[in-house]
Amino acid sequence: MAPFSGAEDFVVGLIGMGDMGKMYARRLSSAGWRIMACDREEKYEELVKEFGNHKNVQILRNGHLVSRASNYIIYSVEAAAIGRVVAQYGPSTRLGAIVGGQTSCKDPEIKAFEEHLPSDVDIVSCHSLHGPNIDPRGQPLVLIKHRASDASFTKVEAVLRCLGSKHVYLTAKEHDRITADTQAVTHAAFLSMGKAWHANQQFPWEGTRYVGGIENVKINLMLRIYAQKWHVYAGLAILNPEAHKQINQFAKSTTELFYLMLEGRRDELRERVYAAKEKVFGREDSPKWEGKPLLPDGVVDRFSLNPNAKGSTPPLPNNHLSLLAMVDCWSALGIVPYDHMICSTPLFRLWLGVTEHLFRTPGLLDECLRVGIEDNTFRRDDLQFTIAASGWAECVALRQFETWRERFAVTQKFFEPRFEGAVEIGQAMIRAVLESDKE
Ligand SMILES: NC(=O)C1=CN([C@@H]2O[C@H](COP(=O)(O)OP(=O)(O)OC[C@H]3O[C@@H](n4cnc5c(N)ncnc54)[C@H](OP(=O)(O)O)[C@@H]3O)[C@@H](O)[C@H]2O)C=CC1
Ligand SMILES: O=C(O)C(=O)Cc1ccc(O)cc1
Repeated sequence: MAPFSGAEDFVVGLIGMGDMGKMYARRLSSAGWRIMACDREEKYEELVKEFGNHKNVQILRNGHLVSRASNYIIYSVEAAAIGRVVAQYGPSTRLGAIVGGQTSCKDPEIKAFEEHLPSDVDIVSCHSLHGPNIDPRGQPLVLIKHRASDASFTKVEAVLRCLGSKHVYLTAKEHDRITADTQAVTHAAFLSMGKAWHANQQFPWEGTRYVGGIENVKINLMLRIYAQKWHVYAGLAILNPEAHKQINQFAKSTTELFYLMLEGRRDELRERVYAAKEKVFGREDSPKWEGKPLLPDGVVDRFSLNPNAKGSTPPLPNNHLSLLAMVDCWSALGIVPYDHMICSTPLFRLWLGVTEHLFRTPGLLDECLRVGIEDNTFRRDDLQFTIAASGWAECVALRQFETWRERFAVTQKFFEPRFEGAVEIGQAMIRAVLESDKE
């Protein structure tokens, strides 16, 4: 049934039928909205086959046809392609239509709309802050009323309400600043872990050094990222003007903390990490974290990729350079991650969850600092992690898409034989954490 009277005449256009475009097509059409969608012309037949039996979905050959026929058009293409694609189809937009985009970074998207859309077209953009395989219900959905009447904005909200997400109202600039914190720098950490393990030719879950809940989160989320399409992560790092500073600071924090560890400067390391802790997490008597931990005790412990890992095996003490560097980075940039929860992805919440766990569990932080100074067990991996973090930062600063892709692809290839099964465990871990959020 149509969501309200008149919905039969209102057409939602989707340009780009990749993972996100398809997810929108399925959910919106199931809620009764009429969809006209396309991808590249060469995928027409394949899409017709896939969506042939979907009520309310009509596949068209290209974005001109979608633009001419639709009242509200959502571009769901690669962030780096948005300028080119909007330049191509934007001028065909139906008179008085509403146009938006789903790209992860709004600066190039809005510039493309301003440059190529006719002036009678309203602009309302959106961004679902989760991957295509996550249930959108309860997840943040950013809405950006960039150039639109109240009526157009209300219409977009009415269409997207069927996703069941939490609507978050931001400007394009606010969106890019916040997602630089929540996404770009978080991904930089996991991308660097993958490169470090790859450089040392290890699948970390197969050894005995990476055991326990924190390590499960590191490993599962690293694999999750490397199992995805490179352009999603490259786009939101390289094209987001707000992200460069943060990725650079993450590399700087990693390098400086690693130097302190290597040089055995115990007091300086402790002072620096505790100062960062206070800035990010507040003082002992007025903490910024909630009474209840973000990540309930034990919830991630069972999601190990190692079938022989026993829940009772105690984790090997680790200096957790990546987590210390994250907090140092937030502190240096004056970021309070809790302020961004309205605009957070599941991945960010998990990352903040393990970080918080490390900093609020009595004794754990001090153990990290001790290991960082005294113990060589993780030195090789930490060295490679530091090199990787700097490598990603340089690549982003120089806007090197091709180098970024190659860096990603070679490590993706290393882990690829292990994706099967592993991605499902990571997915189950995220689901368990999302469930525990609701309790
Ligand atoms: N994946 C995720 O977790 C999320 C992604 N996003 C954002 O959503 C957008 C889409 O991502 P996602 O769906 O994952 O990526 P996909 O690569 O799966 O989908 C993008 C699709 O757009 C197609 N495309 C490119 N040019 C055109 C064109 N001229 N006309 C029609 N279609 C075209 C691509 O074809 P081809 O592959 O041949 O280039 C591809 O099929 C990105 O900007 C991403 O940043 C937002 C939230 C989450
Ligand atoms: O949760 C994450 O950070 C993800 O990796 C999935 C993702 C990727 C791109 C987006 O724009 C939003 C979500």
